[in-house]
Amino acid sequence: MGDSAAPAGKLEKSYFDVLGICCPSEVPLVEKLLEPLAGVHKVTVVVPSRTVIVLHDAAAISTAQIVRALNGARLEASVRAYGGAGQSKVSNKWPSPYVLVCGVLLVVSLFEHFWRPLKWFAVAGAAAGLPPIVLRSVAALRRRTMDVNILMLIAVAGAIALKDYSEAGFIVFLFTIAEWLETRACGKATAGMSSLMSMAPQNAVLAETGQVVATQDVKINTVIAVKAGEVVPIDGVVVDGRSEVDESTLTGESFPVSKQTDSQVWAGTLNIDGYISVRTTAMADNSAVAKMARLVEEAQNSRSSTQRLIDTCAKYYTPAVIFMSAAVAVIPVCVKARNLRHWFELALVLLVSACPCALVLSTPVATFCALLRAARTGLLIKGGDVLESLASIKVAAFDKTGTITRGEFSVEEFQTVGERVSKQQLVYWVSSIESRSSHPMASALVGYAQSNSVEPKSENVAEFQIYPGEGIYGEIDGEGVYVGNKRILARASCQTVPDIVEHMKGVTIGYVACNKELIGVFSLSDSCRTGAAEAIKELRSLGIKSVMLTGDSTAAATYAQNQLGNILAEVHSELLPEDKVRIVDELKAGDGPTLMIGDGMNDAPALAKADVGVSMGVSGSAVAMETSHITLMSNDIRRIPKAIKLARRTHRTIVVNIVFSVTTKLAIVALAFAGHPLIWAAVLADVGTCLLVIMYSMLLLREKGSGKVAKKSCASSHSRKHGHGTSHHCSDGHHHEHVSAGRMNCSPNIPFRRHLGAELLEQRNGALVFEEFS
Ligand SMILES: Nc1ncnc2c1ncn2[C@@H]1O[C@H](COP(=O)(O)OP(=O)(O)OP(=O)(O)O)[C@@H](O)[C@H]1O
Ligand SMILES: [Mg+2]
Ligand SMILES: [Zn+2]
Repeated sequence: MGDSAAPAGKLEKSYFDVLGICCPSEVPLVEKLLEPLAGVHKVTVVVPSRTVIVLHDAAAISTAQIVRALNGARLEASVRAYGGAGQSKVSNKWPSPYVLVCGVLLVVSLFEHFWRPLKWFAVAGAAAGLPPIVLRSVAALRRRTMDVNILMLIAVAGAIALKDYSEAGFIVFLFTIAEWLETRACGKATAGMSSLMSMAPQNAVLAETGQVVATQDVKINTVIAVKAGEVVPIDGVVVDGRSEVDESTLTGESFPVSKQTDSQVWAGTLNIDGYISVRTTAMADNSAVAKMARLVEEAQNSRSSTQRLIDTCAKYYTPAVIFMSAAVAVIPVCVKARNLRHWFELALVLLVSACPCALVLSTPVATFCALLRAARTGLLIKGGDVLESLASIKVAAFDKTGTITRGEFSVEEFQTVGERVSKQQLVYWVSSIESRSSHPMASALVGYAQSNSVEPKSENVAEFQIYPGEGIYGEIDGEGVYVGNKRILARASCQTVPDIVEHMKGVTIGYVACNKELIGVFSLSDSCRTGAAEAIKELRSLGIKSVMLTGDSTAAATYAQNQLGNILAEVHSELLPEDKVRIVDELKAGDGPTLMIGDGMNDAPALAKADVGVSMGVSGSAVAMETSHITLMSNDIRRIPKAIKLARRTHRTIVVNIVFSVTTKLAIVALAFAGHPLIWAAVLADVGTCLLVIMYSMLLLREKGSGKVAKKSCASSHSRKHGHGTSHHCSDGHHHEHVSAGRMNCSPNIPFRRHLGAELLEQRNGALVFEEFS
């Protein structure tokens, strides 16, 4: 690697579509091609989407040079433009001319029984299909790596040496056609990926001038205009206008969310009606949606333990089998055995079987498809290992405020205690200090002040402090004021708790103390999220125990438990952040793998401690997305049981893949040892299992059970069975069922979305029932 030699320039991460990666055995080749280049720091190969991610020094090596290096080995590489992933892959409709000529010549050679010389057509066919294989073999040999191309080349040479010309032709044909089929099959996964990456449009309109500029060039704090029916190009805050936005691309929930001044909007979401101007808060490639797409691909970096095991096995398997094959070819010659041809054929079968591609692919393709599907339903899972732990979860620990409940408090009562301050003043103090806090209670108190025509002034607060699990402190008008729960009273060295508290409405009581004296009390209430009870029930049906961990009072916890119909197995209340960590630890030890769901502030340590930590909502994106293992883009906790089901299904898929790929290989080798060494069958088994493993894994992209394709691609779904079936045409001429609006997969197709916006407007009042995506 060139880190030390290269000048310290700006590191850049570039994405390349590399169609020529057909088999995991080519990964080392790509790595060996790129890693020695000066300026290249890190190379990641994502086999399922045929993507190579290179971290490089832009000053030392350009993307064009990287592409050239890859194409030197005929890997069909190209730079992926921002947002435009894999367009070329989808257009891979026909096999390459090499394959076609090879196939035609092979068919002609089938008539050799009628005219002997026709058998030479098979040789010609083999020769026609060989060039790409030869070129890649040469590239691999130069870098001293063994790859499938070399194995195939030896098999072909062997078959010709045995004068088995049609066999040679078939090997070439099977191998090349399977490669093409694999590319096509993977194309579907890649298309899904690219639809994720190209959700945000490439252009943005500057609000001031009306000028159209590339999204990539828009700086932070630029005001851009988003008209009705357009997709928001970059994350930002609304500065003017109001409208309803469909956020389903991010959250998987297709109902309109209303936006007005100060609302957050996300790139890739659809502005249904109304004009808004948005002040950008991120660069285009740092928008939540771009991060999401990158995370799905980079999830491949964190390989699961199964994957690591398989990769280790494969590392020994290939050389071992090649060695065995050489022995089978050489020893009989040395001992002058009879029937050398038989041994030689056996050696070739072994050689072809040395490629472990189906086994190596069995995990990553399934994982990739599952992660992609999860992302489409608004669940960002950080890696294959997370998916694996998710499948084995036994306990789910829920945070209360903001997770089980909405975290949208309403202030029930607000009273002064004693004569020290007027109510007006108290409200002003509390709301000003709270306006510095991001706790869900804070916004309720700020809102309460505003509705009582008191304007909170956060700039008048000094020495602001947060006491996790207790409350906050701030100095205002020269007085130190504490706001929080009972614990904060101890901190404020204030002993008296009046009995009015007993009679207050609402379940969470807050205290305000100043000068060792209680000066006010207030009470708040919050309601459970719709679907919370349902989610917990569903978890129970999956054999998972649910518990609640809250920093709030026992009364509030009990109240929530009652609202849920006493469905939680355990309720722990009045916890400090470290208590949450301790209980998660106990759950892990007592009940098994533990999942923790929280809104990521006082829950962060517990989220990190749990086997799987789930953070809520896209709004906390930066921090929450990075600390947790899973981010729930919507606030719908019903996605959690769904995610667990998906993880379990993925686990089953992987097991089937592994069993299938191993048994086929074994069967072919056993058959060969039993006296039927069939080279073509070995090739078929190799490439065929690869293909089947890919296709079986792709089923994860579909809806379970119904057999209906969850993702409606451009060419699919002409059926009229969904809802109203308001169908129309996409600009690429394909037919769409409209009701699939939850996921619009005609990827770069903004006109389609525009259309949706218009129709949504017409059918606003519930006439159009969106199909739930998952
Ligand atoms: N900004 C604040 N203003 C008023 N009270 C606060 C504030 N922050 C915390 N508190 C008090 O401290 C308690 C514990 O807070 P913490 O953030 O640990 O838990 P929580 O968010 O209320 O509950 P959960 O753990 O279920 O999310 C709260 O219930 C509240 O009474
Ligand atoms: Mg919380
Ligand atoms: Zn293979």
